[in-house]
Amino acid sequence: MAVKYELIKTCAQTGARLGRLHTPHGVIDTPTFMPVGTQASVKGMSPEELKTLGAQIILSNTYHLFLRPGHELVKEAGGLHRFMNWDRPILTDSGGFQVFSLSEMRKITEEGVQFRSHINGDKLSLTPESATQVQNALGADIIMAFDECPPYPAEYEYVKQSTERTSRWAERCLKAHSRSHDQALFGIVQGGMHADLRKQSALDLTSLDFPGYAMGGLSVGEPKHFMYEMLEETIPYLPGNKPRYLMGVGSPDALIEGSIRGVDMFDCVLPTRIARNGTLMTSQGRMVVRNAKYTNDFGPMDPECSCYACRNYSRAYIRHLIKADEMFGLRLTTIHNLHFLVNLMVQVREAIREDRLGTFREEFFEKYGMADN
Ligand SMILES: Cc1ccc(CCc2c3nc[nH]c3cc3c(=O)[nH]c(N)nc23)cc1
Repeated sequence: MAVKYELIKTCAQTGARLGRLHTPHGVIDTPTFMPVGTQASVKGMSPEELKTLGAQIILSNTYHLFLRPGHELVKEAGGLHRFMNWDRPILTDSGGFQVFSLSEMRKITEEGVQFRSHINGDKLSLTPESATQVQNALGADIIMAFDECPPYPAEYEYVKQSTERTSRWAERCLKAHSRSHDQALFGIVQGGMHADLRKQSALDLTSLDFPGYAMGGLSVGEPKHFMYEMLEETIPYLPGNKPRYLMGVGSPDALIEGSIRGVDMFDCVLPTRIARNGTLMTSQGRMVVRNAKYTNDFGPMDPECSCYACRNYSRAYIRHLIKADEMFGLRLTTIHNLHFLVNLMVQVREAIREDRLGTFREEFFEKYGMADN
């Protein structure tokens, strides 16, 4: 059974939607936050811990797995689900974005992208066809079209040329996508910070009838209000019966603001990345648990949190572990941050069900503080 989006209801107070995304490896309640597992592992987390904290889908990366261990090895292992022992849905990104954020010496042409591996300097290339074939081999339930995420800021003319090329690449991905698997190929809308290019990109991609659409080219350093404006300029041109995925967005405020504007899927490295330097997302806003003021604090990281870390360990203990460079410390902060965002989306879905997401937004921002989190 392929990927199918079921719209359950729209929030009466906002444009948010409650839905369920059916995939060959299970169902995802939307709006959803998807933990990032770039190299076939959500750093420091076991599949059992991810299930316990409520993760319904995780992300992995074509670029990284193509370079190491290679998609043929993953295929030989039985595919990504078998390789990492994760039997729920997986989504893989197509690799274009990571080439530009990670590799040296890269060259982009109509054909695709040539680059050097950031691991060993090997000269490599990815094209719409090869990126699609790699993802077919990895076996994720949802795979992404090969696109270029224009840098920010960028000249209008550059964004226009790049976006038009991404639309041509999307068509090539569709042609290359092997239908033998039940994988769903999502298109990625580009267009930079320009409403006219966003509209054109959405029209180009929806004419190709993908089972789902991502909005790329955002969360690349632009002011947040630009991102929200581009959502408002794009979403009206996307079909209501297909899921919308806002790539690279995961701060608590952005998850709420994106849901209000009709986004169904989010991902971000933020919760796992800041956890590794001892920064926590709590109901009272951000907290740096390695701070000296927590030395003798024997309370939980977040008194309102029910995660394994907050139920069993104190701020003083976790601060000690991080200062002592004990691995367990970063596992506990990661468990907490992932639980925080997964749980935030549980509350967002509850608020949509009860037509009060606008009210929830006010209450959450009041408590969380609107620092740029
Ligand atoms: C494992 C994994 C990590 C990261 C991602 C999303 C990575 C990501 C962006 N992150 C922030 N902004 C982003 C924009 C784009 C984009 O325009 N296109 C693509 N393909 N990915 C993006 C997906 C999967």
